[in-house]
Amino acid sequence: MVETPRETVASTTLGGERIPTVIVDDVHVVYKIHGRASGSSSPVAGLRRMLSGQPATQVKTVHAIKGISFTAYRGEAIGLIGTNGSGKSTILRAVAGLLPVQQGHIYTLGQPSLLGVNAALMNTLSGERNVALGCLAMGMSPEQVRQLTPEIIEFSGIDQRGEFSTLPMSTYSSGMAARLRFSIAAAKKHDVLLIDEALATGDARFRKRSEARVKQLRAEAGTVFLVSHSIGSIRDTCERSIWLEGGVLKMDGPTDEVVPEYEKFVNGK
Ligand SMILES: Nc1ncnc2c1ncn2[C@@H]1O[C@H](COP(=O)(O)OP(=O)(O)OP(=O)(O)O)[C@@H](O)[C@H]1O
Repeated sequence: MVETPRETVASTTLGGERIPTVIVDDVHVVYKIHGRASGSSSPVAGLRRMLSGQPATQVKTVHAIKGISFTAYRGEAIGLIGTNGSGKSTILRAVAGLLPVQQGHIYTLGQPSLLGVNAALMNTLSGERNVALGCLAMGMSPEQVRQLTPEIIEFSGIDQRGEFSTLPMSTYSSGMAARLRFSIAAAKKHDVLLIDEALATGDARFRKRSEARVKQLRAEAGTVFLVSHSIGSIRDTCERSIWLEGGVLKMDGPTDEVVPEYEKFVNGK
């Protein structure tokens, strides 16, 4: 895949000790949903509410992450698994710094990159222009961008059925857009790369290429988090897995041990 101007391969240990890249310490994340207070929406009812001191809006809360702790180390690829709504995407967004934590702390070495979000793609611009924008946003020089653009486009495979790289991204299927986002983000070495379901998009051939790229990123001593419902992808890519259920950490350990327990849970055994 894309060969970036990479620094020399960083070591995964320092003085014999593993290097922590992400520390999640008793983290709670609570979503607040603002909605209109129940009751009539008529002006008279509104006036009555005002006079009686009742608020016009109500805040509902969802306690999505309930006291999760773990440490990730350099060189690890960690799968995040759990049933729908268990909190996988939420913890990933919190680690990326995109969601505030209600309680607890998250410490990271370097700036974690959540795949797709950091690339800041624009629908009205062509794939090529978006590659340039994404790469510049990740800190590459214009010269590096020029060098890497053809390789990123080729890796994404968006030109397999026509010259899509010259067309606006609004003409892409969601799978094509996801592949381009993955290709841009994966062109750079990241200290901490967070991938949410990205490998599940695209065809089998692209999935294979992207899995190989995740392995390469890990070998380059970054830390990779992968959220996926595809247990196959998790098994192939991650040697460690964290299983969340109802916002709580159920199990954290080698994928070979965590996945069978998760499968038993899902299959109701
Ligand atoms: N923007 C939001 N506002 C309010 N609640 C939210 C929001 N996003 C997620 N939630 C709630 O937080 C909880 C965790 O959701 P999250 O998306 O992190 O789960 P997930 O494990 O990634 O789910 P899935 O596997 O379905 O993608 C769920 O109860 C969900 O309804």
